[in-house]
Amino acid sequence: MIDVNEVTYSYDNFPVLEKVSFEEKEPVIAGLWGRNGAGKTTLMRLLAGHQRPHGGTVQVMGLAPYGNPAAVRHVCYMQEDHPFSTIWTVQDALRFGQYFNANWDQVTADRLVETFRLDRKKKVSKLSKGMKSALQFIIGLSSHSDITILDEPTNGLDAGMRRKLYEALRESHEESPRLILISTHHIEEVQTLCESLIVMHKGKLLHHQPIDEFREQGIWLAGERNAVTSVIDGHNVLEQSALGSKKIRVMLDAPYSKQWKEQAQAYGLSIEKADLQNYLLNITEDAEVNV
Ligand SMILES: Nc1ncnc2c1ncn2[C@@H]1O[C@H](COP(=O)(O)OP(=O)(O)OP(=O)(O)O)[C@@H](O)[C@H]1O
Repeated sequence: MIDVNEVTYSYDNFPVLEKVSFEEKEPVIAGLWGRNGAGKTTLMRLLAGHQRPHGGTVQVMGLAPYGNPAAVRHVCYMQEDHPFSTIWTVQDALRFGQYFNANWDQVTADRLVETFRLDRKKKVSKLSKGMKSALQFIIGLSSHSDITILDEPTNGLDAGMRRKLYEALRESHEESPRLILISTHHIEEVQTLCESLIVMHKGKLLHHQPIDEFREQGIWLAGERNAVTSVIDGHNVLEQSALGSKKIRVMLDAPYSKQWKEQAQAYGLSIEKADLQNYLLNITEDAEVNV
């Protein structure tokens, strides 16, 4: 459905994407995670045909999107802070969504306008940040595009609204599977929805894997300093902190596996699964950790 092959992109000769390659062949919900400036927006803009890659190729449904209406009609890209016309009302924005998306689902749009309690007559420029995110999400989800790209869809939404958004996303995807790419900094919240996770770091693709594989990765070990030190010898320590004067706690880049649980037990250590957000922050942390 999308194919990114050896893609490079620079702004003013400064490389922001370097030989990025990955494919999504199935209509899954995929998460796109990376720290600020990792290159996520640039990648999404290339997929949406807003920019042309400087090297390599981007394909959506087998077609290069840049300057290609036949390719772009398969894509709905709801960028963060979409530049709606200042004179548009919510209803005008929904009409814009309907006009530009051949598979538009008005029933979903109407239902979600109720769910998020949007006032159709209100000017988009007068919406709160969260309400504007909700409107963008409604357009993205109702587009029923083969490829829907949602950039930080929960921006400004409170926890209750975020939960409604995730429910709507799950239901809509179950009813009609399509590729939905979600760029997010809140990976803990969306991870149960996603089947695949793309991790960008400094313009490079760090990982692209089924999210189940990430869920198992990253463990916390805690206990006597000497015992911890012997167990972690030769392994990648991602984070550590002292627990009083004799004990330490370390995060390892290792799986929460039977083997590690047995190892921890044998050395009298506690073992816990690290949360995904923390794990991702640590594997994209440049500072060395010394025990
Ligand atoms: N129009 C532009 N001109 C020059 N540099 C740019 C431009 N847009 C982005 N950049 C730079 O490209 C790099 C990647 O930016 P990009 O917006 O793709 O990252 P991102 O992962 O989406 O970041 P964030 O999570 O902060 O939105 C950054 O160093 C950014 O400063």
